[in-house]
Amino acid sequence: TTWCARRRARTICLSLAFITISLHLLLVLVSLSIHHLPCLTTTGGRKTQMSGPGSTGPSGADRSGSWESDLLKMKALFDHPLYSTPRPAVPEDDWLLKVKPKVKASEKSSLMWKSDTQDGYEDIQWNRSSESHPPWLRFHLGITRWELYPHQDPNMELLVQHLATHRIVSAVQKSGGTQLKLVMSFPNYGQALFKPKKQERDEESNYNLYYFSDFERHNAEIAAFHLDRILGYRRIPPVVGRLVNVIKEIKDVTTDRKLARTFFTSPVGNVCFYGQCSYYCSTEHAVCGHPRDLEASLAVMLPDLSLATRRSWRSPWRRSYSRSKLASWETDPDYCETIKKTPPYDKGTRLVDFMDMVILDFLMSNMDRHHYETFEKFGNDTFLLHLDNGRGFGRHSKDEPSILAPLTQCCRIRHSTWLRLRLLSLPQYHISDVMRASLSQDPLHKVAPLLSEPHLTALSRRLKTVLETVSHCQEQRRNDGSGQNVIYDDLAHLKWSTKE
Ligand SMILES: Nc1ncnc2c1ncn2[C@@H]1O[C@H](COP(=O)(O)OP(=O)(O)OP(=O)(O)O)[C@@H](O)[C@H]1O
Ligand SMILES: [Mn+2]
Repeated sequence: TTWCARRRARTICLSLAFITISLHLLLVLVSLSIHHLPCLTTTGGRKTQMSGPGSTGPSGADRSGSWESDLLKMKALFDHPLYSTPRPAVPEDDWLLKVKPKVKASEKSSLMWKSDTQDGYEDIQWNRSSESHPPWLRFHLGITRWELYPHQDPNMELLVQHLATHRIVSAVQKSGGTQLKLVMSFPNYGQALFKPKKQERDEESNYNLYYFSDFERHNAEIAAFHLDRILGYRRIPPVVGRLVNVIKEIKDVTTDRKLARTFFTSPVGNVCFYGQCSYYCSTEHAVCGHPRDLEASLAVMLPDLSLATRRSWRSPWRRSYSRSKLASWETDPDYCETIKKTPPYDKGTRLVDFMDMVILDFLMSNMDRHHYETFEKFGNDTFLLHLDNGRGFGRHSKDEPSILAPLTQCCRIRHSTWLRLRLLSLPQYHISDVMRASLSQDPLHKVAPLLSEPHLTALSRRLKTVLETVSHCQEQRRNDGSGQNVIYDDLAHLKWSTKE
């Protein structure tokens, strides 16, 4: 124990030293004149202590960063006024779920939540913030018209921890969709959508495959959740990585006969299964443990459709999903003008909400956003759910400008989004560093970094492209004299100054 104490003391001292050095560095960076910013932002990625054999090393000028300084950047970002804009109280109709104010004693027993950690949820207080609710329920009760969870949500840590560690009591296949996925249940009735690792993290998508034949990536689901939160959207349900035991946590607990029948042992002794689905469910596309451990992403399930129905919207910029046909947005120069006049894009925030999603997709190079969903209850005035991100982060060496076509064609962006993007391009909040820090908190980071350095570098390169696109739009608007604004002002109601 003395050894432990000494070790801990040393760790604390080292951390303090790191923090001091990082703070100094930050100060130096901040004090550098604005003219020097571009050269600081363009230096490439560097190696973290944990980077695997596939990732590339530092490219020359190493920005003396460290894990601690990345974490400080993340903290500074989330403390920035652009993230903690004062939130007015949520009107009753803007909560997704209504809370029953009182429960009669007679009904109480049947409503009790059973916990696997014996500390029970006995005194049910039916309100939104009650600590007696399991974290998944608090997540459901916290969904509003404009976001899935609040900024710096005190419930988040526990929710993610439950998903990552709680016993899996059942696993069944989720029907629909093209690829194998399971719904897993926990002792406190929480549920998560499971997507298995199908390929190595560093594998780049095959250039000869069409995007719609690309495999989904579990790490993309995880990274998308982190990126969405860093962008300040909070429109992706929390996702966490987990090493799942294929036998104990799937085969032994499943009640899904069809799934159970597809388990087998591979020639090298790994346990595999393939399930039943419309495309990639066969022995050739089996998912295999190593020999039993399988990496996967677990996304918290949204409230059941019987409680909160969702509407699915076809993206106006949907790809043709054919090898030979082009979509009309690819050929019609006035495509956006038409969309802008078409409901629901003609009113409210739908068009800029769509642009927010487009920016997220361009940053992670997701070409597969054929549909998006909203909660029916909120009609057209609500945020867009960014579900299904498994096809993001497939390629780091190439960007896909066509994903940005809606922004290029419509030249419209939310003011708050634009300001946050600019923040993320500054060295003290650098998007790649903040992502690296955020992802290092996922349990699977211990196995290998969730995004390799080239992917993190691609983020800042793509961010630059987004900002250049907006600048180009502004220039274009100044010249065409149409009087149309590029920036959609969503900050007018705030008192603090947002001038450049
Ligand atoms: N966290 C979640 N909670 C509840 N439902 C979800 C969640 N994530 C996704 N879904 C639902 O499950 C459906 C299928 O999920 P997803 O799109 O990720 O799978 P997919 O196999 O890629 O489907 P497709 O091939 O149609 O794109 C989605 O359309 C969505 O309605
Ligand atoms: Mn999909």
